[in-house]
Amino acid sequence: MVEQGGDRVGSARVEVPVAVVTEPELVREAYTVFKRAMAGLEFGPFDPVEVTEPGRFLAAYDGARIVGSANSFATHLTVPGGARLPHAAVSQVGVLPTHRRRGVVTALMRKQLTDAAAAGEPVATLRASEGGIYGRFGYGIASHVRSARIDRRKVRFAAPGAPGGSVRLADTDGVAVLAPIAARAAQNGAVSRADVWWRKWELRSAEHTGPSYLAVHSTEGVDDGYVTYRPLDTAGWFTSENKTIEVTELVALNPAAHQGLWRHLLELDLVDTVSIGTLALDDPLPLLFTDERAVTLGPVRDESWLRLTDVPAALGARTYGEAAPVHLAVHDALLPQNDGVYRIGADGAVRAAAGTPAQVTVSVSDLAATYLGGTRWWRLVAAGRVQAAEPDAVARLDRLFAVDREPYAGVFF
Ligand SMILES: CC(=O)SCCNC(=O)CCNC(=O)[C@H](O)C(C)(C)COP(=O)(O)OP(=O)(O)OC[C@H]1O[C@@H](n2cnc3c(N)ncnc32)[C@H](O)[C@@H]1OP(=O)(O)O
Repeated sequence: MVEQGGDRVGSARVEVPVAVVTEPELVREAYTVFKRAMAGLEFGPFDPVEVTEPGRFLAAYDGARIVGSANSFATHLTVPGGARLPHAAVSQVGVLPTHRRRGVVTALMRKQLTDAAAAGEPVATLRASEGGIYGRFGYGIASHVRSARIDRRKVRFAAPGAPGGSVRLADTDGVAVLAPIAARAAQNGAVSRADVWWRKWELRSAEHTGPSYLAVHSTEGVDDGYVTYRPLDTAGWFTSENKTIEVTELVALNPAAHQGLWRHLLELDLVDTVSIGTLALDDPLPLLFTDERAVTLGPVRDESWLRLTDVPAALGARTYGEAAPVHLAVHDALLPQNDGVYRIGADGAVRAAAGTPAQVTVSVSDLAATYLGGTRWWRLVAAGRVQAAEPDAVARLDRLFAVDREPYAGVFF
């Protein structure tokens, strides 16, 4: 069914019809719109129908023509305390260059977020192409990451040996080995992977012509981590002074797997540098070495943009630290059913009775930034983004929302 959006074009309002596309030809058309919108992003030659979950691809229309796209995948997000919430992994958002700034993406976001809330997905996350797009739709940055380069010449391990377990070369193993390991990743902020995500992984791997490697760590016969990696600039490899291995992904379910896989990488003969694009902010990698300067960390950048589509369900699903309760007023212009005052305490979060006064007031996007514990409340207050009637309530919120580990999804979709 095509719904009329009624979103804005400059100062005028226009109708932007939006519909779920299920027919293969329409899915392909919507995907082509996304590709055109992204201008320079590389896409494989695969059929988008193969990597799309039925019933989740949205298209915006101008007459009979698709001019905007927004897709998502049914997955789970791990939140503080360990609950795995049904989650929309949002992707492939794009509008044709001829149809920008007419409210097309606004209409798509409105329908996507409304549908997610109605379908029992209280959270959605995405990776943003630009920082200025998604705040207005209630998304906030919930996790950050950074890259790292390790100079092998400086590497001396601080611990005398690997803590146990073994690493095997598994270059020809595929999804059947990797997917069960990745599925057990349960850190704060972890996002599970849809079957179509793995299908895309297979198609992309098949497309890659250069060398690429896979090593799997196991402890007492149970696989508990893997790393995929490739050499860079192989044309001059034999004579290069800086032979570099790029880690495309490292999943470690425990410290033994983390140490074992990094030892495997850093004990590769020939290699001068090992680089990785995405690390959790508190990844213990630098502490593996007697000289922390063996690791050069890259700048911090945003990872998960989070939207709480159902604020009471999302707040009620995570756990909280010890502090006296706070009454928090939440404002959500796009999904006004989330508006209200919530009582947040060590025993959980519930909507307060109408008329309850709030000690702190927050937008739904700034609430999203704090939800996984990646952004402290005092910083939002200091930046003038959150209003506090009682300064002590802010300190209490920081204790309530505190987490042991920095949030980290570790997956791109
Ligand atoms: C998860 C992912 O897929 S990330 C990939 C996102 N896609 C891209 O980056 C592809 C290239 N860009 C595009 O396709 C489009 O420009 C989009 C999707 C970013 C925006 O689509 P549009 O239909 O033009 O947005 P729409 O007209 O609904 O704009 C809504 C508001 O956002 C603002 N806005 C739109 N794009 C941007 C932007 N890139 N940066 C800052 N503000 C923006 C508009 O000015 C408007 O503001 P207003 O309400 O104050 O007037």
